[in-house]
Amino acid sequence: MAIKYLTQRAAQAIDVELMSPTGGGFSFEQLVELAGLSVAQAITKEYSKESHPRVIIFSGPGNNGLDGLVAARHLSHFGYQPKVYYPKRPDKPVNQGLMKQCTELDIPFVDSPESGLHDSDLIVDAIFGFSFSGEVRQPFVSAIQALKNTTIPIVSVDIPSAWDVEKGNIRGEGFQPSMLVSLTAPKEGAKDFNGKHHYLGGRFISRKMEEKWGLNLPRFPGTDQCVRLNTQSENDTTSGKTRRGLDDKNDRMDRHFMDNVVSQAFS
Ligand SMILES: NC(=O)C1=CN([C@@H]2O[C@H](COP(=O)(O)OP(=O)(O)OC[C@H]3O[C@@H](n4cnc5c(N)ncnc54)[C@H](O)[C@@H]3O)[C@@H](O)[C@H]2O)[C@@H](O)CC1
Ligand SMILES: [K+]
Repeated sequence: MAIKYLTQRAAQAIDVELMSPTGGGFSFEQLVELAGLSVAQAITKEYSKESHPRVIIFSGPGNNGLDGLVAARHLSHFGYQPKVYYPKRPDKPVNQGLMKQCTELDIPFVDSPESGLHDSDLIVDAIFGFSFSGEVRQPFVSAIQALKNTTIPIVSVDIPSAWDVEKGNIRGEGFQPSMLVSLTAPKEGAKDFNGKHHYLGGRFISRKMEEKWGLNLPRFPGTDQCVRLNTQSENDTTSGKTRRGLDDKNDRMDRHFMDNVVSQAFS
């Protein structure tokens, strides 16, 4: 069975269930920590600190941005030289705490996308995740534009920012990252991902939840926090629209089942 690609609603419902005392029992901080750690570890698999030492993290206003801050901290501990562009900083303890942790490690916070990209070998796109919708609003318009213009490899966290979470890279107007680290399970929009490296991170789903949601996740190897989902050759033969076409029939069959599960989760 193929891995499940999630609708926006299903992704949000699974997130709620993970943090429910009667569901997964996780705290929000635990999930962010594990998600960010998995992103940092996935990066080490494809971009070494020798070949890509200088990493700029673009962090957005929500939890996708927090994953980016956690990844920055781990990358620093792993021997990379991260810096962070974080233009919108909610005044909450978790945001303040993660910023302080980065500052303690001498991770610089830069004040524009351009200064972030200057002298960088790799970009982590942690601007928007599965709650993104509509047209991009400031102050992120210039950050998204910078990602469209750059030739530096981009690692997107959960979904490439500003892509439609379900419809993906509409009209090919978004940027195409080199690497995607999907969290929990890929989102439907990720079917338009044509980059070299697709990983799954966020090793916090129990077998019980996996079966309930029909996720069909691959097994994470050993102590790894991430697992590779595809290879370049698989991309070449089943990329983009072709993969969408192959999956459409399964999607239609699954959607009815998924809608029922989501309704129960929210009721
Ligand atoms: N269960 C999971 O899979 C987990 C997911 N996590 C992360 O959490 C993310 C989802 O976090 P959130 O629900 O906080 O949402 P996001 O991080 O996707 O973004 C929400 C923020 O973006 C803003 N926003 C939305 N659309 C916008 C637009 N068009 N222009 C400008 N700003 C816009 C919203 O106002 C809000 O501040 C996931 O994608 C993932 O990265 C992890 O942190 C924890 C566990
Ligand atoms: K993202």
